[in-house]
Amino acid sequence: MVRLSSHPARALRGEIAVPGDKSISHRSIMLGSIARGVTTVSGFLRGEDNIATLDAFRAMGVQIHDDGETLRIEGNGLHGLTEAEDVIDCGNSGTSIRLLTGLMAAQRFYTVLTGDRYLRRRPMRRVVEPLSRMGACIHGRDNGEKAPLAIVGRPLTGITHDSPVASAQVKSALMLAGLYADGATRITEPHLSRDHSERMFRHFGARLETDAAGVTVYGGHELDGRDIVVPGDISSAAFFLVAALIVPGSELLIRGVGVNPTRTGILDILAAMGGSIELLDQREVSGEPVADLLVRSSALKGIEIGGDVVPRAIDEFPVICVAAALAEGTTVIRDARELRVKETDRIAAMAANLRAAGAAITETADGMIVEGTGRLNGVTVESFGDHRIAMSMLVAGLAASGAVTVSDTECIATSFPTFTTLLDRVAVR
Ligand SMILES: O=C(O)C1=C[C@@H](OP(=O)(O)O)[C@@H](O)[C@H](O)C1
Ligand SMILES: C=C(OP(=O)(O)O)C(=O)O
Repeated sequence: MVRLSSHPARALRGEIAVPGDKSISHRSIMLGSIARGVTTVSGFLRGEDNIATLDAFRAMGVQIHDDGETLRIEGNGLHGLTEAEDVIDCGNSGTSIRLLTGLMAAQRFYTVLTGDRYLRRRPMRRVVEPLSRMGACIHGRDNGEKAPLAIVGRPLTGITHDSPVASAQVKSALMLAGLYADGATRITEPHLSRDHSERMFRHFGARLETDAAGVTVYGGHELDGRDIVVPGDISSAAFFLVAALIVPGSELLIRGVGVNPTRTGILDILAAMGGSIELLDQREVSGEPVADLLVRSSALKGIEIGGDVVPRAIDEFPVICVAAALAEGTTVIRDARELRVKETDRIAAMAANLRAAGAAITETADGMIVEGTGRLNGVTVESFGDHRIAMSMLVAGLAASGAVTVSDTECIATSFPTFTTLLDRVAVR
């Protein structure tokens, strides 16, 4: 149970590059493994979640070499994975287990997928149910709702799935199954979730069509290995964006951040709150838009957040809550019920932690109301085993009137192992 304390900072100054995007890193391993020929990946995020995905494919017979810089994946082709000898442990990673469930459902072998105690509480029926309609055979605890999931691979048939939630994990699980299915697999969602799968499928030569309502994948076609450069993770950059905004006198340049429009809800939200963030040197890398972000401390004000910006900022809400507590005026977050089924219930966790630090917060079923007062107190809080809660509260400590201590911070390594090193580098004490 490693405790970390974050002390009030005088400013954040300098330049950093955040590690690679977690979503793109997962997908690079998955598609590289089932493509023909070699895929190279540079900028791969070596966080615990992505290592779980990497280990899963090694266990299924894929040669993946890591020279510390670049990964080299010797793709086995669409039908070249082999049965793992043991249960596959996805650790804390919802992306690993849900995407793998889709992919494993279509193999010619048996797979058991599990995870840590947080992952085993998260809902899986959202992928199990549509995959079952495609012909998959998947059993799990609580009538298929919870891991461990036991999957007997079978031939699948394409379906249309109108997902009731905007979820890139649901969409991507079905897209992966759709690569193997007979005919077309179509997925629609209420709002567009992150489209990294669509972009990377195209990059690998998959047959797919996208339109305003969703995506259609055509099965039975091989993919070809590619070179991938993973951009910096905007979800990791978000902690530094908020930190620099809330600590007066800050100016920080974050280089090489992925600014895919399905991920930039955080930029729109912080701009609406009055935050100064400039996008510099916008470019495209491996089919993904990238920019350098220049952020300067700003007086923030409360706003209303809901609708289609929510899936575009879904992982950033814990740190958005910190910005809201330190803003002047009321922030209303709605349409964010999905936050209740992440690594922990992120609405309840942030409400409890920020209240303990003196904030006035009312929880709602699908969000919260934060009465911003412009100040927070020092406090000791829990991470609830959730990396984004831990990092958000450490960011709060930079602008609070006293130190914020967070217990159980090992979870930070799931997505951002170098978080504290980077923070120490730019925080002026
Ligand atoms: O597909 C992905 O890579 C992800 C999708 C999102 O989850 P949902 O699909 O459950 O919204 C997000 O919260 C997660 O961190 C990564
Ligand atoms: C929700 C997250 O990840 P996952 O669903 O992959 O566990 C996250 O990283 O905030």
